[in-house]
Amino acid sequence: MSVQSAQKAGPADAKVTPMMAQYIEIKTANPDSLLFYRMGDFYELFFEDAEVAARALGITLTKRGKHQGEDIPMCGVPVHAADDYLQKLIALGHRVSVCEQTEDPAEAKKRGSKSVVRRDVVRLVTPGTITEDRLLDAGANNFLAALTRLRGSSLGGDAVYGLAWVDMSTGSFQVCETDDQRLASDIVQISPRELILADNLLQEKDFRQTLEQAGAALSPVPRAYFDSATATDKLAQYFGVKTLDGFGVFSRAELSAASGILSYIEKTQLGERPPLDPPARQSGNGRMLIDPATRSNLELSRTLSGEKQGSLLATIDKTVTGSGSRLLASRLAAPLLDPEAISKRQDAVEFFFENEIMREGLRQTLKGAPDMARSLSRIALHRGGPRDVLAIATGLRAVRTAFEQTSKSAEYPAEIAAARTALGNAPHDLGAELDRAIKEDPPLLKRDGGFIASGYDENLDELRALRDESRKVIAKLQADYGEELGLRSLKIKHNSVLGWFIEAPTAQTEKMVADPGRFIHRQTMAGAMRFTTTELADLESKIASAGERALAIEMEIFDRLADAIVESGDLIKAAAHGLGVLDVSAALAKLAQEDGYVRPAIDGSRAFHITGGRHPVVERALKTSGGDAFVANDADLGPRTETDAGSIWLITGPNMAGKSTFLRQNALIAVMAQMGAFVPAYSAHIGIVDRLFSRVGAADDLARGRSTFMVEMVETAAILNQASDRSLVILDEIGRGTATFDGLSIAWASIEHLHEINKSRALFATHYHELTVLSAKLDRLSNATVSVKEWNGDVIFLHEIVPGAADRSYGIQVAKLAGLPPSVVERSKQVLSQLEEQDRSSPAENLIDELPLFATLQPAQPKTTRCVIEPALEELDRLNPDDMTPREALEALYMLKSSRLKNSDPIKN
Ligand SMILES: Nc1ncnc2c1ncn2[C@@H]1O[C@H](COP(=O)(O)OP(=O)(O)OP(=O)(O)O)[C@@H](O)[C@H]1O
Repeated sequence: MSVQSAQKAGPADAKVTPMMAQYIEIKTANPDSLLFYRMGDFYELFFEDAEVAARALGITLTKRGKHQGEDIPMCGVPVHAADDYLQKLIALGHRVSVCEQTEDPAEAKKRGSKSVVRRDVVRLVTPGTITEDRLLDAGANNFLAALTRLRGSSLGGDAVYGLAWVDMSTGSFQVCETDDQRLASDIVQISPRELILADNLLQEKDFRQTLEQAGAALSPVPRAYFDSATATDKLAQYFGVKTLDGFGVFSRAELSAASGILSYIEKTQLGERPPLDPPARQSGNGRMLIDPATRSNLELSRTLSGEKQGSLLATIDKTVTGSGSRLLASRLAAPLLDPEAISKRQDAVEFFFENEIMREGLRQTLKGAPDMARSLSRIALHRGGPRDVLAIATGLRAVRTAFEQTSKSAEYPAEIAAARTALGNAPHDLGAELDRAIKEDPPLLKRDGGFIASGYDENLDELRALRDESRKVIAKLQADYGEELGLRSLKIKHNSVLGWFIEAPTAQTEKMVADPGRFIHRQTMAGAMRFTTTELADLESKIASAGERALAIEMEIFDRLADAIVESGDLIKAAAHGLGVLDVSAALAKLAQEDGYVRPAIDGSRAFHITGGRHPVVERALKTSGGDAFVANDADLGPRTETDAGSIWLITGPNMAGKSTFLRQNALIAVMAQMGAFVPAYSAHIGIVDRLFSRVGAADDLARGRSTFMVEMVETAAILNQASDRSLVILDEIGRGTATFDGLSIAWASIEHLHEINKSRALFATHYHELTVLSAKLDRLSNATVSVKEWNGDVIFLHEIVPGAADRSYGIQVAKLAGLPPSVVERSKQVLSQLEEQDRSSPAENLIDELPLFATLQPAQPKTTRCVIEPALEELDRLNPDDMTPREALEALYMLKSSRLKNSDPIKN
């Protein structure tokens, strides 16, 4: 049965039970999410929700009662394990409304035996708004992003986009304005878990596809969320300020996106306000542009198969805190373009590179520092528990220690100095108070009590003493009863149903049964009987009331401490960020020291001069597996004269020699350098790279109807259309996905375009040896090859990049190494020698002399032959509107449209 039919029945339906009526009412108000409906110790789901959740969670689908003559499907999850189930549902992109009982069942009963306990949705859990530790990845941000589109742009172009993104678990809040060209790259750089946008935008198919590529859960919301006219007021109100001037200047698109995100947070958090930082404007122009294909091809934060392990991020991440790890990931995702800003980060790394003892001491402290930002956010949202308070206490202790540990040097680089200031300004008095207040191993939930340390509150201590005293009296009572009745096996026990009771084996309860005035029978078990006495009942109520009063005091203290923490929230957040900065700088310094990395020189030139460069991931893998050492290689793509553009290296060489590795390592070195890290090289001088492009081994994108070759060409087109003289381009085996001559021609023309038009610094690896002749005509193109040795007919890879061109690919030798049957290897050799014989007279040899250079070419004007629109026009001519009914006119229009679509464009040749 569908929930819609249940909704249609409505609460007024006579056959609907009062509880079902309540359920339907709440479900109708929350149609876009699975409703977790609290019933005792379970969250129950009904109707379609139950079917969806049972399938997703692999739990049993049962039924409960009937609705309009049909069974109501139901499934449930126990409250204590709800987080695990939530995690699964959220990971699958579902949203969940959590509906709680908002009154005691006893209260409901007072209104009549049939009245239903009041319930209300207290929270909407969505992928982008979770704050629970168990649902979050410690080392990764959990971004909720909002996207808005405005027509007419300050950047030029047709439309302008506003992006806002928030990590509710840490409070970070950023906005930027972007355009059609950058949009996909910007979203992938943010890598949001959930992306909200106006529902009308999501209906545009192409747009939707672009967004789906980014891998975020898409949540459509009403357009009104993004109203830019009221956005300023909305933001000002959220942050309790009169004007936003103090936060900076924002564009209309940015304000609209920021307002959308706040509306969504208010809706999902039902009025609770997470402590967000004021929005910080991220300038798209300040970050290296890495398009989505390049980002995934270079395996920056995930490998092509989606794993973290084996990515650049996993290889270079030596941070020891969650906030450090998140900061490192965000720096890697957005390398900078300003040499000065990069240099500041490098200074901090260099400081810890040189001060090893301080660094290691600090790292030891940081290891014990909990994730204060996330605990703070939970506390502010009233979702925090005693362990979050302990996390703040322990965190502030770490802040104090870190501050003292870094006080041994007189001069600090700016980044470390700023971090130290934040550590120094942390609310240390509050820290000391929390230290005194909270126990070392508190329970998860505050309602369990027992988390306030003894000695902190006199009243609490007294009540606890009373409770403990009573417990001692119970122990004495047990001994007395035992002695009196001669029963050593008599025990006084407690459970939640009976409270305290006396238990003895049935066979020995004769005396108690005989004195029912004193020993009141409560329960008969298999082999045992349970009793109580007035004495015991009195004691029990004393214990209970002391316990209850103690718990009430603990709750009060908790609320007071929580308020104090939230009040100092900004200082705590700043200190947590300070720890993160120290962690990242220390971690990158440690990495540099252990793996022999160097500080690159970065400036505004077009240099790209690397000596002894290595691939950080391959080098680490070789080291770990105990294989051969990685062979370091140089690259120099800088201009030959100061005014010149950068150079292109055309790399030919055998299969398996290390061409792809060399290409990628140089791209990775550029990324690492501009994120402010040291790089795997003996020395590096890099002129800022504005955009990084790569075309390396693509896979089919069948979901979007693109073959391997099509993907390759789409990526190549993007590069040739967008790369500038400040970009770095790496192209690996362009054209290999089609027939040899087509591929060779495309590769040939692409190199010429890169050299003459884009003027980018570029590395181009190819098996088309014919291309090496281009160096004679293109003055900034040099040939390089990877050296190998031949020994007894086999090939030995030296992995050394040297000037010059390869004469052959040694493909057959590599195939032999791969275990191709000997007969196939032999036959291949015969075929090869035949082909080589014919190739000597190949026309490709002479191409260089016969073809004019690219720049001198005018693009051929497409000639239009008979336009296929013509039949449609003829058809149109035959129609006489005056003779047609409106219906016939509409049909004719459909017919014309379909013939237009079938032959969509004029044929060009
Ligand atoms: N500089 C190096 N030092 C040590 N080993 C290397 C080096 N470069 C590459 N290798 C090893 O050689 C293997 C092959 O390298 P790579 O894939 O870069 O070759 P390729 O020339 O691009 O091959 P193909 O043309 O077949 O695609 C790598 O997996 C790596 O283990």
